[in-house]
Amino acid sequence: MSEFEQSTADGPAPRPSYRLKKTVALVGMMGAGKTAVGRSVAQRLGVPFLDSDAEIERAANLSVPEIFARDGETFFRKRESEVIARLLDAHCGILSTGGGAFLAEVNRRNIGERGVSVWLDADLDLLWQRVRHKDTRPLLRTADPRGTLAALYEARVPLYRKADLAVTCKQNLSIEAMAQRVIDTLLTRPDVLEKINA
Ligand SMILES: Nc1ncnc2c1ncn2[C@@H]1O[C@H](COP(=O)(O)OP(=O)(O)O)[C@@H](O)[C@H]1O
Ligand SMILES: O=C(O)C1=C[C@@H](OP(=O)(O)O)[C@@H](O)[C@H](O)C1
Ligand SMILES: [Mg+2]
Repeated sequence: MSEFEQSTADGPAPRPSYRLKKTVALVGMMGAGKTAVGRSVAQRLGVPFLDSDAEIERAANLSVPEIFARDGETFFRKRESEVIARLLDAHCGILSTGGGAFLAEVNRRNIGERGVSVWLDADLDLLWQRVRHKDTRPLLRTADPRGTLAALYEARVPLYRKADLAVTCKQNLSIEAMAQRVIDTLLTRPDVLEKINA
């Protein structure tokens, strides 16, 4: 991991700590593991972790489903773009975005200018397995949530492909193993590392 700039902070550290000069944004479908894997990547590297949904919820003092119900998706997307722009300026570390964030051109441009994007690429069956029992994704509150997820998947994959890197999620890979895969993938790309450290 020598390509990441090692922190010079004094004192004993439980694990190596790296200083990123930009943000690594995880993108991809709901259920891909952006929040869980992002947190683990950040822990492994000893860098800050933020999740755009959590930041939106904190600022509104409401959950994502509550924001959708009260103010609608358009309002949520506006907040999401603002939060992502703000975090890209203020935060050097790992940023897990919500599944719809990378669809907006302004978010892709901001992430591209001020960070790098990593697509967690999971197939539809795996995504469905992960989200089917949870009621936290308002877009899936439809008569046919599996069909809705499939339609979102079809529409979104071409946009996720625009990410700087893609890491394939596999059924049998734990959160920890996925996090290591993300780090290993970053390490194989000097051009991306250069961008993070510039
Ligand atoms: N590699 C994995 N192995 C097992 N469970 C996972 C894995 N990645 C994510 N999960 C679980 O799947 C669910 C969705 O993950 P989450 O991180 O919330 O995805 P996202 O933020 O992309 O919507 C959570 O319950 C999480 O703990
Ligand atoms: O796919 C989407 O449009 C959304 C995904 C959710 O985040 P996760 O991808 O972290 O579940 C959250 O931002 C919101 O429910 C909308
Ligand atoms: Mg998430």
